[in-house]
Amino acid sequence: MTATKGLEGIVATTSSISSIVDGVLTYRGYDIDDLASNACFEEVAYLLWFGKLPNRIELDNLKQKLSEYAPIPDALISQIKLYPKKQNTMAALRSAISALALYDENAEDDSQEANEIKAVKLQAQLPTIVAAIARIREGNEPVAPKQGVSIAENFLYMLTGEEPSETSVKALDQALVLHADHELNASTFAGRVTVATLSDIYSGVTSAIGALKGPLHGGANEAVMKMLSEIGSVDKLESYIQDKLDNREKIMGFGHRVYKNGDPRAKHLQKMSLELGEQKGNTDLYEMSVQIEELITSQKGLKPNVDFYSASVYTQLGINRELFTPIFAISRVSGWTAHILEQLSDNRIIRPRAEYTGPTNQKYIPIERR
Ligand SMILES: CC(=O)SCCNC(=O)CCNC(=O)[C@H](O)C(C)(C)COP(=O)(O)OP(=O)(O)OC[C@H]1O[C@@H](n2cnc3c(N)ncnc32)[C@H](O)[C@@H]1OP(=O)(O)O
Ligand SMILES: O=C([O-])CC(=O)C(=O)O
Repeated sequence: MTATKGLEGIVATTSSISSIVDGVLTYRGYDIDDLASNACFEEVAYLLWFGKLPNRIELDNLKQKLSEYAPIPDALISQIKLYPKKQNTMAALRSAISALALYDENAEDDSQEANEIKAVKLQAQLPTIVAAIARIREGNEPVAPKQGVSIAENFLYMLTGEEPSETSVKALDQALVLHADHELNASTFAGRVTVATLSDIYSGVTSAIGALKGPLHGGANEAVMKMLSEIGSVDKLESYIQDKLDNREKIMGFGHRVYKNGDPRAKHLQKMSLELGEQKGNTDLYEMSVQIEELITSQKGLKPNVDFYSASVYTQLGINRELFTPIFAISRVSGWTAHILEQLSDNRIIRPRAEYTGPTNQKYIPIERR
């Protein structure tokens, strides 16, 4: 038995949800470029869950369900108010989603029908929870979700209590489409491993949130913004990046386990970052990002991943850094739950082996002789 570090190149399951072949990302066979330009996030969530694009009636029904399920229990809001305000937002989200299960009387119903409803509920409630966490951290009361609007619009509205601009809603909606699923990434794998023990869907999503939080995965978008803030201005950029490279530190938002010639989602976020900057009359963040990309690509041959330009996009939407990874979760919960449903439809416990490298032939020594 020989271990492969990080399971690189190991095919661990079959899946018909999303694929990455020769650098092209598809959801259920639809190219991400096509979906990013044409589909709204709710259509994409339907596609991931049910395997086909919805017709008008199916989409309207889904949107209605998402609106209906969006409010969260008052008891959960009270609990969130007790969380320490300065702790990591993903840690708060992880705790809140775990607690949410306690308020769902069907949490332990493992029928496919019940799990499909729970997938839609989780998708509907996760944005409300993130917005509530954000408001409570700032000392504000949560804003109740609006009925009959998209997830992107509702989330921006719940953050501030004000109507978001059409441009902001469109940009966030597109970002949600781009982040919705990504084959067997670490958080999706974590979710699948959890439910493969026949644990419940809330446990699967809680595991996935824990995995997404890390800076080598979804947490990289916050780390990118931290880097941009530390750099501060274009004139300091080159020495900052050079120092990091000289110290063999990783530059967040670059590199990818699967894409070696670039992440197909990054160009959409880059374009969005420029457009938002131009609309605001300040493209500084975009310019800095482009220069970092030029440096890293020329020196290390690494390309930006989905997390790199999303940092400047969210900042230009007026969103605080600590909400970037939770926004990733707002989108990715569609993919996580689609994978969980797929795992449960043809389940076998996931239990690989480890190559043992520890000592052998040890003999027990009584404690007084150690
Ligand atoms: C949504 C997402 O999860 S996208 C990924 C988000 N994560 C990041 O942006 C964090 C920065 N990037 C990384 O840490 C990595 O590229 C990962 C985690 C994405 C992929 O990791 P792996 O597939 O294990 O790549 P690996 O670490 O083997 O990289 C190969 C080489 O490139 C280097 N490298 C990879 N990424 C970077 C980076 N961002 N900055 C500097 N060097 C890097 C590695 O140090 C390694 O060099 P070496 O061969 O001299 O040791
Ligand atoms: O696939 C991965 O390893 C990480 C990633 O890009 C994602 O989850 O979107």
